Amino acid sequence: MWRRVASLSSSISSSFLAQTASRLNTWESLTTGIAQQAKGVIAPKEKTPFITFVLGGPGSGKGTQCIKIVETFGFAHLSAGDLLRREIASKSADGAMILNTIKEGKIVPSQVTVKLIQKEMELSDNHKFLIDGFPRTEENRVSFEQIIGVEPNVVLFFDCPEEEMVKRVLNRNEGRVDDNLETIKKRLTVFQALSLPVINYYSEKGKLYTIKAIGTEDEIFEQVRPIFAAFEAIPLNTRWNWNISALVVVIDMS
Ligand SMILES: Nc1ncnc2c1ncn2[C@@H]1O[C@H](COP(=O)(O)OP(=O)(O)OP(=O)(O)O)[C@@H](O)[C@H]1O
Ligand SMILES: O=c1ccn([C@@H]2O[C@H](COP(=O)(O)O)[C@@H](O)[C@H]2O)c(=O)[nH]1
Ligand SMILES: [Mg+2]
Repeated sequence: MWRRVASLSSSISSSFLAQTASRLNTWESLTTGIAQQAKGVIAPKEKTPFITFVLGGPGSGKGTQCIKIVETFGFAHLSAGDLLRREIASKSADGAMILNTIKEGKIVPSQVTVKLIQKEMELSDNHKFLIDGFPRTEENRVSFEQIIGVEPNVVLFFDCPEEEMVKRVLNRNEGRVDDNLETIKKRLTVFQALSLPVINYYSEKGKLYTIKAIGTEDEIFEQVRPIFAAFEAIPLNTRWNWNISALVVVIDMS
């Protein structure tokens, strides 16, 4: 349910922008929401979603940079880790399983995480999403595509040396159950084995933007800023498609 933008304003001529624009996919709706929209269960989204996956090892600075992207470009920030921690705090049915998985530095089943992300996307008034810390595995990625029915427009990879990531996590001091040396080592192993293949996948698809995640927070953001500025520069009528899926009439014979 998505199509590639075919033409762009001739006034935008930088090669970077042209390259970026060619990657701009638009969607008519979150696919799974379409039937519900047509049945009037949920209100149709006015604008098509623009999805950025924010990837990188533990402590690479994903959350820190997401705050800056939100402030500057008005995205909604959905941290998969925060959504899972919220489930633990709310003592939901999956809470205990999620807590054990996080303590072990392992990955929560895709279905659980994708459903949490989907719910947040549907509840949001925003159409620009930063999905932070997800997908962490190829199975996560496929599950997102199947359940949500769309692919990301942009994938950011915060590339940070392990030594620096360990130092940052151990200094974070937010009381996280996984911010200890034993769990960090496990998380780094999981990142290498399961998350790097996802990053490689998006690199091959030409959607990956690698950020050198060392230096000050502001210095790092200066690598991030032009990526989103380029998308902002694309004229509105070529950036978003109005959602026409609400015009589809569903005749339910059941
Ligand atoms: N450029 C930087 N230089 C030094 N410290 C940083 C930098 N960016 C972030 N930090 C700090 O490092 C710690 C980890 O950053 P952050 O929480 O943003 O990482 P993360 O990638 O979201 O990690 P996780 O995957 O564990 O959630 C935080 O305490 C943050 O303040
Ligand atoms: O998609 C996800 C995201 C996170 N997890 C688990 O949560 C912790 C913490 O995540 P952060 O992004 O670092 O806050 C992570 O180590 C995983 O155990 C997950 O399973 N799936
Ligand atoms: Mg984080």
